[in-house]
Amino acid sequence: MHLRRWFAPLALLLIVWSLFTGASVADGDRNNSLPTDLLILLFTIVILGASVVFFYWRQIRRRQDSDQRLKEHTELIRNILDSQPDMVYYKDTDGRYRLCNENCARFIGRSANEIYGLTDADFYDSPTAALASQRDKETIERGAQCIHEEWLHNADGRPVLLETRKLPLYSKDGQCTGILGMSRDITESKKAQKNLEHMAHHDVLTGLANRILLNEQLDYALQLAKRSNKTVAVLFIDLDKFKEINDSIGHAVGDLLLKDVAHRLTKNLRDTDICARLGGDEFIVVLTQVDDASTINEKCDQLLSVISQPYSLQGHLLSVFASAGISVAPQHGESVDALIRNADVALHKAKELGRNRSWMYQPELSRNMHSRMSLEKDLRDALVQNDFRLVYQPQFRQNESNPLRVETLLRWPHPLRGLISPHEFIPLAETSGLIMELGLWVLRSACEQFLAWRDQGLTLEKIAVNVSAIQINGSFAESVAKILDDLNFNPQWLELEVTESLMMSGITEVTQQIHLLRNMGVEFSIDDFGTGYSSLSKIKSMPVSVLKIDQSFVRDISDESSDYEIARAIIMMAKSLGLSVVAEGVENQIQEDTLHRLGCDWLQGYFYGNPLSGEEFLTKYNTNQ
Ligand SMILES: Nc1nc2c(ncn2[C@@H]2O[C@H](COP(=O)(O)O[C@H]3[C@@H](O)[C@H](n4cnc5c(=O)[nH]c(N)nc54)O[C@@H]3COP(=O)(O)O)[C@@H](O)[C@H]2O)c(=O)[nH]1
Repeated sequence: MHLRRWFAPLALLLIVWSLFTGASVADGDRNNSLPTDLLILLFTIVILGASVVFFYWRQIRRRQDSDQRLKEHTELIRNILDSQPDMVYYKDTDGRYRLCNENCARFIGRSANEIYGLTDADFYDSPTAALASQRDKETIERGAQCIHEEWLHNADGRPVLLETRKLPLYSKDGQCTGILGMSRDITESKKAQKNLEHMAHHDVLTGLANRILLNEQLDYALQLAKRSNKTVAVLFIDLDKFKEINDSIGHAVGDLLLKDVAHRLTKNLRDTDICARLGGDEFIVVLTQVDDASTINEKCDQLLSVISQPYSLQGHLLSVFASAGISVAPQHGESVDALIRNADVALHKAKELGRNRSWMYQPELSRNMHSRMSLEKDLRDALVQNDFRLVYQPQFRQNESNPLRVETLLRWPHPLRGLISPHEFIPLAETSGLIMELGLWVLRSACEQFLAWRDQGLTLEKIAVNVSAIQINGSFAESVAKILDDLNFNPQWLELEVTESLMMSGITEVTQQIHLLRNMGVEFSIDDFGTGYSSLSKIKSMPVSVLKIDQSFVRDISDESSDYEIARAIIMMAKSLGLSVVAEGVENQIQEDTLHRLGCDWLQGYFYGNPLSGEEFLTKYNTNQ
């Protein structure tokens, strides 16, 4: 490189030197100067020629190098553009495409070369092309990047949502030369975003509004109603015994049922009304812009009746009922929370009153609810502080003076309110879930007492313990077995009293648990028999050994009464099925005589003895003392 650079100056130097030396030689030796001059001249011409050739050769090489570099540069830029996931293009100020990458060419359906020099009007319909040109103009006028979303049809005719950024480009002297455009296909991401938004505001199973959307919509409905002096009603709807359907037939059918209920509700509402699912089997319906408040109850009952029409789901014919609590704005609250809370309170009342009905909120319901909540707290404390007590009521075989069986009954001596009836606190323990712990405490304590009596000489055949339906879940048998095992308690000494409706429910889980315990030797009796709706044929298949005639039939048992007929029928049926019968609530001689005549095996009631504490029971009935 260095040699090449010095070659021309050297050649020039050589020419000057040769002219100079040629002149000096001519001065000194004229005879010999001609051939030398010629040589020098020739040499100089050669050198000059070589220099010129070299100069041009160097110029050509330089241009070739720069062309090559330009080519490499252009290729690099094209590669960079083509590697972009977006469509990239450049249009001049007349809207003619001067550059576009492969993605852009593919979208348009022509090669980049074909696109060169064309305008949007050559690819798109006139409104689309006009809009694109208008946006180009706006971008140039604004002198800054503009972003917009646009639907375009790609080369296959598929509509594509593009997010397009347009940017004006300028020459060195500040003249706008055109628009650089970058468009990204956001069809799928927009769809996903919409789905996410929908999911965030809707219940996945039913597609109804969820709590978030309900809050927004109800809030808006309340504002509208306030302005127009109208009423808004909130209906809190809950399916009755949905858990039992779910447990017995399965969650798949349960899901279908919820979907169907949602469909029936929406079909029977106006477009302006709101229907939401809060989860589980809880639905909220909001009747907006109600002119006449007296129509609310009617509408609610119509919805409950629609829900109660039979369902045919996966081959199962189901009847489902629902209860509803109603709150009305502004009387029962002006905020979303207050209205939903009060509708919920009213729903509890509807359920308490026997389900399949609606109930309108009243302020005293909240007061009751508060006292119930405080009692529930006391119940929890009582469990922790071991405040509960057990009492025992004897059961006598006909003509026997010593009890052979005993029923365990729970007592709660409340520190302020005195003795609270199990009729009051057992339902509370059930709804709060405390019954699980409380029930197992009763069972363990009763078994311990039975063993203590035995140790002290009082030998009984069996001890009965009441069990709430809600206690019989999938781990019930295991929990009972553990207690019996811990205490080394013979399962044949234990009888569990369950209600008729539980036995009749046919819930698979319950039947399985009862069978597990029966196989261990635990006996089951049906408590308060006759108050449910057992079909006599069904009794045969029930895993029980004892029927307890409800005390309501014993109370007025006399030869002529219908109660007498019922008691007689129960005893006859039980005998024919090989079951024992216990009559509860026996209070006098007439009742005892009648039951004797009817052949009742076992008798229990105040006539024989009140429920007693464990010690009192031992003192009274231990004949071995
Ligand atoms: N799940 C659980 N339920 C329980 C438990 N302990 C009790 N209970 C249930 O509460 C209901 C009310 O029980 P209680 O107030 O104890 O009343 C029982 C007896 O005291 C009463 N009785 C007994 N003899 C007579 C009588 O001659 N006359 C009369 N009027 N009443 C009498 O009857 C109730 C008998 O209960 P039961 O045999 O179970 O029906 C009651 O439903 C209890 O089952 C518990 O631990 N768990």
